[in-house]
Amino acid sequence: MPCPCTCLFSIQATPAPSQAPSSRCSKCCVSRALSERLGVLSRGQITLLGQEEAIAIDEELMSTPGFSVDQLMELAGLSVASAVVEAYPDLRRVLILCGPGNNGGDGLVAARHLYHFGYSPTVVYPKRPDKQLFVNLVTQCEQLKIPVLSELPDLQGFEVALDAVFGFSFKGTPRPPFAEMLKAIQISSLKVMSVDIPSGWDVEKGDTTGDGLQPDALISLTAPKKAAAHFNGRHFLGGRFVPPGIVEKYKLRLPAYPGVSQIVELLDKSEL
Ligand SMILES: NC(=O)C1=CN([C@@H]2O[C@H](COP(=O)(O)OP(=O)(O)OC[C@H]3O[C@@H](n4cnc5c(N)ncnc54)[C@H](OP(=O)(O)O)[C@@H]3O)[C@@H](O)[C@H]2O)[C@H](O)CC1
Ligand SMILES: [K+]
Repeated sequence: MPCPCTCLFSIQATPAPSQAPSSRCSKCCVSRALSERLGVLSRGQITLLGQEEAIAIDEELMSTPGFSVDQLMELAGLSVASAVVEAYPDLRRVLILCGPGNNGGDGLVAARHLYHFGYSPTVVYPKRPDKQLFVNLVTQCEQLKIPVLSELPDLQGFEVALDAVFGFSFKGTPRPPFAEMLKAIQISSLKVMSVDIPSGWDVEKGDTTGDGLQPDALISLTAPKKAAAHFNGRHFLGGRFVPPGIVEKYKLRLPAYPGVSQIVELLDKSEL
């Protein structure tokens, strides 16, 4: 049953035993007024971004409101860590696979936040760019004694894999060494959460080659990408930094974030 306010959530049919039945969803009402003021919310279809549009919004965030990539990545990575905690509160041994671009950077930031949330992250980072941002993120992990490896370790020691290999700039089919890494994770028994897009998926069409990961959960950033329409697991949205000017310009329809949360779970598949 949909919530009677303007959010995009459903009311849970069976409330948890500790919760009183409610006529509204438990998530929307605190943030509703704020979201309406920001223009971030209305009932209906959630926007799914194409590859070019996702890249354009990213560039615009950095030019018009003048965000630095470090700022956006910090918030994106915090959202990712929050989604891991929400989806896997009891599975704390997390292997974080980081690719060569900003998706990998989100993974490095998430590793640091997961450490502070009491998790035991390990990072695999085979192809490390020279850019100072990434060098600093690796140093910050190492200062927390988070292992930063160049190759996949024995997967037996882990419960969750966080896929931060490829994001919205991925094209083609995965090349080495990432192709092998993705296959190893896919055949493992680990729970898998993907950051922004399941790695190996076409950003718009989904897993067209069959070489992509099949994650259990996805955390989209800023807005879900078109490929997310083909995803059936738990789906979160993060990246709570989109200002109203960009919402208006790109006619984005996004759900409200509850309270002060960095993430919102997209419960209703039919909205995608
Ligand atoms: N606005 C936001 O929501 C923000 C999102 N963020 C995150 O950034 C990624 C997008 O980051 P970007 O650096 O543009 O791209 P990717 O991380 O997807 O990766 C680019 C690298 O991947 C290599 N690549 C591409 N295709 C392949 C392939 N088939 N096999 C192997 N490697 C591949 C590519 O190498 P090239 O040699 O092809 O150039 C790049 O090195 C977004 O998804 C979010 O997760 C930001 O954190 C902040 C704001
Ligand atoms: K990914």
